[in-house]
Amino acid sequence: MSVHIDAKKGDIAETILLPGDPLRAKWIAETFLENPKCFNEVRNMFGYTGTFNGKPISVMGTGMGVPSISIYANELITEFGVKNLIRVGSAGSYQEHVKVRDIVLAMAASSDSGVNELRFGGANFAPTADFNLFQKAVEVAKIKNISIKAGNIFTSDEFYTDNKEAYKKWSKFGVLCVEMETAGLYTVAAKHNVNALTILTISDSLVTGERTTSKERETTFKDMIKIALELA
Ligand SMILES: O=P(O)(O)O[C@H]1O[C@H](CO)[C@@H](O)[C@H]1O
Ligand SMILES: O=c1cc[nH]c(=O)[nH]1
Repeated sequence: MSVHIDAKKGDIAETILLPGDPLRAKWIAETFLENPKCFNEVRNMFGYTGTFNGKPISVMGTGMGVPSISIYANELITEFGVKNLIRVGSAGSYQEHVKVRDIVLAMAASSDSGVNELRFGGANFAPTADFNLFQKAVEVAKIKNISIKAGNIFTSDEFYTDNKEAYKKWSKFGVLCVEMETAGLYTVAAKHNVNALTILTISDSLVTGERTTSKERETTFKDMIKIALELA
């Protein structure tokens, strides 16, 4: 067991799906996996391993924000040998053409998070998706006839911002949407030479003000899960 994950070596598959919400992890396990077994309840950050089409796969919540996902990603990689970390998250749209319930593959993550500034002493590191996972996700989406968008996203330390117009600075540079973990995940994966990809479903729009409920965010974003499950 590690500090935050109460599992034994071998309990966690090499490929793991990582929603921020532990209840979305439970829903994914119960809805999509065969024989899901719970391997973690520490801090109610539920984690499960089962199979999908006969292949072992795990799913676990990460909590919200770069510090939280960085803790779990570190332990999953260094203590449990996880090789493919696939975030399945919700995000707020920064663009008119990115609509609620659209799916976005995060090619790269710009960020205001202080973590990488600390790590790289003020220089800029560009956290990027693993190319093979990205390419495979594009292929799977095509086969399943699921429409996707892909590009730069924004990882923020803030959910509630003081300046409601600040997002426009990023949308002008083509950034598609905002969430709170990917820059951290891609950086930790790069440090340990493993693979990471973020797949997002747009849960709300900063452009139109439209938004989904917390229950919808927990249990209805199925298409991104269908893509992620094929990446094992
Ligand atoms: O739905 P999840 O995966 O938690 O992702 C998004 O939702 C949370 C904010 O509501 C943040 O964690 C953000 O990144
Ligand atoms: O981090 C997030 C997630 C969804 N919507 C937002 O505005 N921010």
